[in-house]
Amino acid sequence: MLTPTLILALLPLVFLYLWRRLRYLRFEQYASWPQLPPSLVWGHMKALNDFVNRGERRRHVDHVFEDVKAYLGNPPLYFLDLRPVVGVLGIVCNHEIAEQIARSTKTFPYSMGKSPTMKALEPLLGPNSLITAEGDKWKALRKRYNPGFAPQHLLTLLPCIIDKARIFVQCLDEYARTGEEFSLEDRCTSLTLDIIGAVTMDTDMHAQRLPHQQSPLTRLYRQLLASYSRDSNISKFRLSWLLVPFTYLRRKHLVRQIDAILITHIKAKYAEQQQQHRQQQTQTTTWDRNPTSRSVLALSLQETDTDHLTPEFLHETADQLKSFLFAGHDTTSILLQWTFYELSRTPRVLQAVRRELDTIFGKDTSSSPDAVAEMLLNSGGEDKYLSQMTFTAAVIKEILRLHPPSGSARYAPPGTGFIVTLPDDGRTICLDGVVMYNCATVVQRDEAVYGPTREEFWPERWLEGGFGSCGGAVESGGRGGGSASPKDGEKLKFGGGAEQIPASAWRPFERGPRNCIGQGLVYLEVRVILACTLRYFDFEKVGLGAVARDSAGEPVLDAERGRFEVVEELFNTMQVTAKPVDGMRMKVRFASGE
Ligand code: HEM
Repeated sequence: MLTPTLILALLPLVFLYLWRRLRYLRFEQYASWPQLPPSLVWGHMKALNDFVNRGERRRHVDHVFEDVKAYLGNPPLYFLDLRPVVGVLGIVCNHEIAEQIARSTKTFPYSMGKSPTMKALEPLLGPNSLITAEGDKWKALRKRYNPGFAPQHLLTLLPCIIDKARIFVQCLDEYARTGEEFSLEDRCTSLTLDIIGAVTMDTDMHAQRLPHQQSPLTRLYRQLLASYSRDSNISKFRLSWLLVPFTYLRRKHLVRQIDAILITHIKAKYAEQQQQHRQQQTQTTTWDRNPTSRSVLALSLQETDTDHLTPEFLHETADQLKSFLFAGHDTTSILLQWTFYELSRTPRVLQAVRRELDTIFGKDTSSSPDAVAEMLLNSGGEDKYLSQMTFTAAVIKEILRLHPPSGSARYAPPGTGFIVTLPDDGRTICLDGVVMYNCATVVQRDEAVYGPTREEFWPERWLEGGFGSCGGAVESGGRGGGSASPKDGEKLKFGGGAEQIPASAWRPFERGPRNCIGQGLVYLEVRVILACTLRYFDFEKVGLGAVARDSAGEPVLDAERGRFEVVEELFNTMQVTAKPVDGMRMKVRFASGE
């Protein structure tokens, strides 16, 4: 038995050990990484909080990371010690390092694993999600769903996308008639939810209807999403802790109800499929196991060999449906919102897009979204119109560069030996045990790649000589928008064209084996929606980000940048993804057609 005297004698030794251990963790363990000055007690938590306080507290943490990067002299990556609250983080600011993390390696053939911090999203995605799965399980899931996103198959979704886009246009029509202010986030999110519901599980979410007419799934799902808006904002860091138990229980309750609806839906689709099977057996001898629907649900059901659905299958499939619902609606909605906003601020680009649409669809369709929709519908299963929208595609690409909805957090466990080479001096760094954040916002605004226009909305940068060079779905070559492209002098001022931008410096969909499966769908739906709306409506931001006006009420144009000045800059906040802080308050008018 240790006597009290002995314990007292040992205490200083214990303290000495703990103090030395803490010193090692704070000051020595990651000493070779660029970092803010660490504190023995706080690590980098206090220093990071000081950066948060230097600007608008509601801004997305990516912008805080950008400020830290500038303060540290623009290193390619830096270290943040947020132990014990978050852990140790590596913020990746350079595309060459981001690429080393996201690509396939000998140790990680499907690229470095996802970060344990993704666990926070489990209520939204479920424990079996394709988004968080690893190894062979992930490989099998990705193989299962790839056919649903093959380019030729995506074109078969055109009628459905157009159908939903028409409802969107009707809503905007109503707002243009009444002059009422509205949340564009609400409209775009409802539209993309409708589309992803149809694509994922062949169902109509009725998300664009009035709340009481929406499907129960839509209403519950929205409540689940709303529960994240309360606690993921860094500015509400303190008080939100008090709500954690309540939020946790509420989410659990919502998830149970959502799962129950999804499982009923899966069973109904299965019964429908079995019925078709029986009918086909009476007519022919072979069962068509390759039905035309390639929704996530249909592709999942193709995997079942048994004559009943096991509970494991039902839960796993419900998780995939939730994952696709989440990944496929919010991100695309954010892309649409920023596109409408940036175009409303930048008349030179808006005019160029409208000219391109006039050329492709005919000037006579400029005041008729229906006529455009009909042309797209009758294009014979080819994207003969959409593939010509090269300048519009450059606009989409530029919006995704400036306002990427998400980044990618990865992790190599201690002892893996995951080494990256720093691009500036060829030094190597071991990343084991550090959560690596490939921060698309920072990487895609790197001055070393994008020059002095890194913060500018300048879609023309993607025009020069070949869209294919930067990956993604914008692969058709050629120039669009004619007069929107800069003259030679301007090219110098605004940096070079697409051929000077390394492919890995544009990564809104991440790259490597775990890149976004839905990027082809994104380009398809966004081009359809823009084709049906951009010549028909003029958008006007209200509140934050509104255009500045002179004493005569005319918008003030910054002639050098070709865009309107604003009273106060609009910014993204964090609500799981990065989205405009105010729900994108807008007014809309019918375009004058000039
Ligand atoms: C503008 C729209 C979109 C953006 C910016 C985007 C971005 C991303 C990013 C960055 C990742 C990698 C995430 C990570 O590494 O943790 C990802 C993965 C994924 N995305 Fe998207 N996404 C978009 C739209 C979509 C759509 C429409 C769908 C579904 C139809 C979708 C489904 C997925 C799935 C299932 C994954 C996981 C893929 C895997 O791990 O194999 N996304 N997305």
